[in-house]
Amino acid sequence: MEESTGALPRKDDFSQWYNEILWRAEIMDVRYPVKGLYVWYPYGFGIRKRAYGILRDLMDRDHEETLFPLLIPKTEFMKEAEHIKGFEDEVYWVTHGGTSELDVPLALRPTSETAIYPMYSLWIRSHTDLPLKLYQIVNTFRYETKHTRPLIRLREITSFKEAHTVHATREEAEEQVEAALALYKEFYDALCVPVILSRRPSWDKFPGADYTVAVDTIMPDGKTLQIGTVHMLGDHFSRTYDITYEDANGDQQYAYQTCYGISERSIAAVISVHGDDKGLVLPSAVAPIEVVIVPVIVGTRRDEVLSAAAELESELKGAGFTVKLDDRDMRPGAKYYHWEMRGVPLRLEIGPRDIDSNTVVAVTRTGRKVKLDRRGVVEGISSIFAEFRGELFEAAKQAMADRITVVATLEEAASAVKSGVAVAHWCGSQECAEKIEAATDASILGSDIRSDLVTVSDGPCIACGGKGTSTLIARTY
Ligand SMILES: Nc1ncnc2c1ncn2[C@@H]1O[C@H](COS(=O)(=O)NC(=O)[C@@H](N)CS)[C@@H](O)[C@H]1O
Ligand SMILES: [Zn+2]
Repeated sequence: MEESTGALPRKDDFSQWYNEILWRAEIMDVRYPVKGLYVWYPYGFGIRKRAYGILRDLMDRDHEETLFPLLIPKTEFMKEAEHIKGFEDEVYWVTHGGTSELDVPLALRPTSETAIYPMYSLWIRSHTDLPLKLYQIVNTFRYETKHTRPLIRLREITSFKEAHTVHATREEAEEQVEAALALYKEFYDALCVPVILSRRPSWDKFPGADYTVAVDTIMPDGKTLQIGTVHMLGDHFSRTYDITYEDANGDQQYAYQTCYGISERSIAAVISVHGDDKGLVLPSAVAPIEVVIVPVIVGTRRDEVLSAAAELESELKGAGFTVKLDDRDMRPGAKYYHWEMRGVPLRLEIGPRDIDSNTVVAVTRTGRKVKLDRRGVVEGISSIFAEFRGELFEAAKQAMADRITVVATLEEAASAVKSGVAVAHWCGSQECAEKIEAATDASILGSDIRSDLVTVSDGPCIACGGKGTSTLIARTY
């Protein structure tokens, strides 16, 4: 790829910074000739690959991975009325096979309930088939009319992890909602991305669901990004798609379901939350290159330094790290710039003095410098990575806490949402929601808040004074 030159915009010019980092750090190429469709550069795909490897490990604890077809017959798609209403403006349709018109138009899946549930109806016969917990990681298609944005709002969602579970009772489905939220929390902890959980207002729930609990993070510009959702489907879809089972008494029962999804917004969150003015900052868990070795070549001992560097590289590779030895013929400073832009968490410098003193200089992406004993270099790096993780997560949590303001009036809410999220008491009425959204030019994001950065309470609704509970108000992506 063309080497980026010139300075990256400052991170506090977030929109510009985000657009530029995507090509300078070789994440996604936005030049593909279809609006809302983008191309992964290999490096960016490496981040996605490692992040989704973590997600798969978490899902595979008690789900099974599978794969359903992309194309959904209109007859199946149109069965769930609320679901259609929610998606009819977003569905892409395939109407021809070659030159002949299809007798039944086929939807490109915007999400896969209407592909999966007719099959669940065939598969599920008895309570012994339950619980059924499957997921797939696929591309989905949504004809988004709002401003499309790489990794944030795509028309082809390339990394859509969707789980679809079936249970004998409502209680078990409710437990699954909690288990899914805990899994998402664990996933984002691994990415050092702090999150706030909240129940979406009824008009923002997933089409066809009883309720939706969302996972949001706060982006550097103060707007929130929904980076995961868990939906309690109740028995709506099982009644529509006839997903029934014979219970222990031999009676037919409708099943209860949940579904929950994460997309490449998870990668947008890692990039946005941790990045700085020099580029990406990647936690080692998702870094395609964890360690870059830069030999410090001075004078006559060039060969000795290069062979010491090569030895170090093979030892670290043998220890399971992803390592890059940068022995290109260029100034060390240019190398530092190149790898800092790509967010490589750790740089090792090795030169003649280090060889003589049997040490290696370790410099973390955030600038902490440590002299490591050459012999214990593997343990040294592992402990640096553990500290680095903590450092990133603490900084991200502090940045989020700084953007959350508890407010008691509409005016305070209106100013708080300019730079972040307001926490205010809302009575739950749509009428007050409209007043609050008009007064703040922001959205009711959710109530039943769960976050170690927010203390929830009851109190007078900031719009009507009636009994209210803590609710998030924010500008959103
Ligand atoms: N156009 C889009 N581009 C990128 N990510 C998206 C887009 N639309 C939704 N997402 C992400 O995908 C997640 C799941 O989408 S969803 O509509 O909320 N839920 C579902 O589709 C359910 N079937 C759960 S799998 C959202 O929380 C959001 O993080
Ligand atoms: Zn009210």
